[in-house]
Amino acid sequence: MDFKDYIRVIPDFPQPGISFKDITTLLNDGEKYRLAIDELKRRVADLKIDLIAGPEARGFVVGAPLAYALGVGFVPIRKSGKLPYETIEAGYDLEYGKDKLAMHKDAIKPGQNVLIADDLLATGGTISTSVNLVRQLGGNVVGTAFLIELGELNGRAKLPGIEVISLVHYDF
Ligand SMILES: O=P(O)(O)OC[C@H]1O[C@H](OP(=O)(O)OP(=O)(O)O)[C@H](O)[C@@H]1O
Ligand SMILES: Nc1ncnc2[nH]cnc12
Repeated sequence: MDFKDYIRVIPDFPQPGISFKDITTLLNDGEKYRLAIDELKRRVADLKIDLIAGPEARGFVVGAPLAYALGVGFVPIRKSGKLPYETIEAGYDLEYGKDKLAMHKDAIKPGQNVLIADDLLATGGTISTSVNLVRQLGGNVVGTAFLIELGELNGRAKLPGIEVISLVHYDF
């Protein structure tokens, strides 16, 4: 089963030169969406996961069902200004733009093993910022999991010593 067949590629979105990988076509197919989450579940089976954290918004559609499938909790990593309780925050650069991510201060108990999940690894800005936030809260990052990895942008280089699991690879 090649999940690539269910991902739509849109050239020049959201700006010229970006080849956008659109997962809505995969999410739209209940069987394939489930197979993708099941495959990630199989690939993370050896990691001792207490919690999954996922960055807004597309990290939720991967991280939350994976957490449900594994029977562990889910922690939302949100864009600045969205979480109601006390937060820690960090800024980062994206393939197209800049943003700021936040987590609730009490979202993770020190020493908990956390898998960070997202739809896509591009420059690694989002995920390395997520790693930093989780670590600031005392979490132990046991790995990262993605549907898609854009190899040329080398996001892995921003995740030294961290396991990176991805289902589908594109050069860029
Ligand atoms: O590896 P990076 O260069 O950081 O890029 C990957 C991130 O970019 C996208 O999110 P985006 O910020 O566009 O937000 P969205 O999920 O709300 O669409 C994607 O869902 C990843 O989180
Ligand atoms: N090329 C891309 N396609 C989809 N989401 C992205 N997030 C960052 N780069 C992306």
